[in-house]
Amino acid sequence: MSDPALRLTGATVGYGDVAIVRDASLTVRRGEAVAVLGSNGSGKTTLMRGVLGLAAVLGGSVEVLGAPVGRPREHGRVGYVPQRHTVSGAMPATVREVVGVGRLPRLGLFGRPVARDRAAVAEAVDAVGLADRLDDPVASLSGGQQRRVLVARALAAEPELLVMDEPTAGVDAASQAALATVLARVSAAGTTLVVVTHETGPLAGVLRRAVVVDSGRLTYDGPLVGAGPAAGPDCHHPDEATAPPVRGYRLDQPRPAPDAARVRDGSR
Ligand SMILES: Nc1ncnc2c1ncn2[C@@H]1O[C@H](COP(=O)(O)OP(=O)(O)OP(=O)(O)O)[C@@H](O)[C@H]1O
Repeated sequence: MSDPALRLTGATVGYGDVAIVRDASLTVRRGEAVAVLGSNGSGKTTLMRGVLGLAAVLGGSVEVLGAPVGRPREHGRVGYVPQRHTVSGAMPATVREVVGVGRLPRLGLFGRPVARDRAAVAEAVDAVGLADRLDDPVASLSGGQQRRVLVARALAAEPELLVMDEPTAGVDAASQAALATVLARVSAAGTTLVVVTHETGPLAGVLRRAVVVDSGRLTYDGPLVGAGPAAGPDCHHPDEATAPPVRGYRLDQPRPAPDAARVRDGSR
């Protein structure tokens, strides 16, 4: 069996020597599509940054695609769409050029793009519905379209694991729908998706599993069923007493994260 896409074992992640996420254990198999949920400041981004080698792993271990964190990304195997980013307005680059940057880790001998690389860039732009804007300056696109460019930039490397932080936040309905279609296609092709979000509604049908982060602890790991405010109350949680309500999603048949189990046992 192949290595999981992600394996965190008792991982503590933070900045400097300050721990933000503590004792997180989580395995994401290849091809899974996982939502990372939780309230503001709970540690979702920090958890993802730990997975990407951008925050310090202060304890335990983090393995990505079978290797200690930090290694696979160099080869374009892990894609990342960071939070709240649009492309700098001062950047004179075209859509093709920005997305082309995402392909750089995959370039072969002498770092020169070949036909396959150019095709991968065009396919990624097409996938996010911006084929007709390929040679437009990115600065001329809307904020939502710019976020789609950043998704395309991540897709251009044909990553095995795609980590996205709030990809639908502040994005118009048309861009959200386009993004959901892209992610469904990418997921069906076998790419592992880990998506930090406050709202699973736009990505309903793509994300099947939820992990909840609460005050730096993983407090839920289980199915994500249905989505959007119409799906029911804020949150059906395995442990309502310790879990924050997070609007707009519904969790069923919970399988508490190991950490949550310890909270209930009183072993901590
Ligand atoms: N670079 C940093 N250095 C030190 N502390 C940080 C840094 N980035 C975030 N933090 C702290 O880590 C905690 C968790 O932040 P994080 O961004 O991981 O939360 P989040 O769950 O992603 O929040 P949101 O939903 O608002 O994006 C916060 O208290 C924040 O102040």
